[in-house]
Amino acid sequence: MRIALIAHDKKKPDMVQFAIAYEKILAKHELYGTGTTGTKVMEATNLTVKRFKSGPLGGDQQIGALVADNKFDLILFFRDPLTAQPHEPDVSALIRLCDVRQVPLATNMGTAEVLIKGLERGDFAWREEDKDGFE
Ligand SMILES: O=C(CO)COP(=O)(O)O
Repeated sequence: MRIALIAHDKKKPDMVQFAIAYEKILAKHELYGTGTTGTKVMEATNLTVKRFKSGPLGGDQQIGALVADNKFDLILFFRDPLTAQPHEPDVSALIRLCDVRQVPLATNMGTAEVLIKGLERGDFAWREEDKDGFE
């Protein structure tokens, strides 16, 4: 499955902890991320994360464009609800596109834990039939 990892600055420690805790599961999948989040996850684990631009520089939009083409199976986006983001429109657009394409999306660690356990259990098998490949 193709998974995107994204975290706002104050949630990056949560994302790193999550990646460490679920490294064995995540390692079985194709990982992508926004620039800084992807770098921090790679520094803390043995995972390989293909990185897009940093969120404020367009990374959310790059991932959103691929969601629009139904290329992602799961988006783990640890948002900071208490800090204004200069690129808030990009954040909202990405979340909206997940809803347009019915792509599973976690915006906090609690939901991410449920989804990653479901992923491991095989609950995402329907995505294999539904998604489109990267060209
Ligand atoms: O800003 C972000 C998501 O909106 C995350 O971007 P970085 O991972 O580059 O910090």
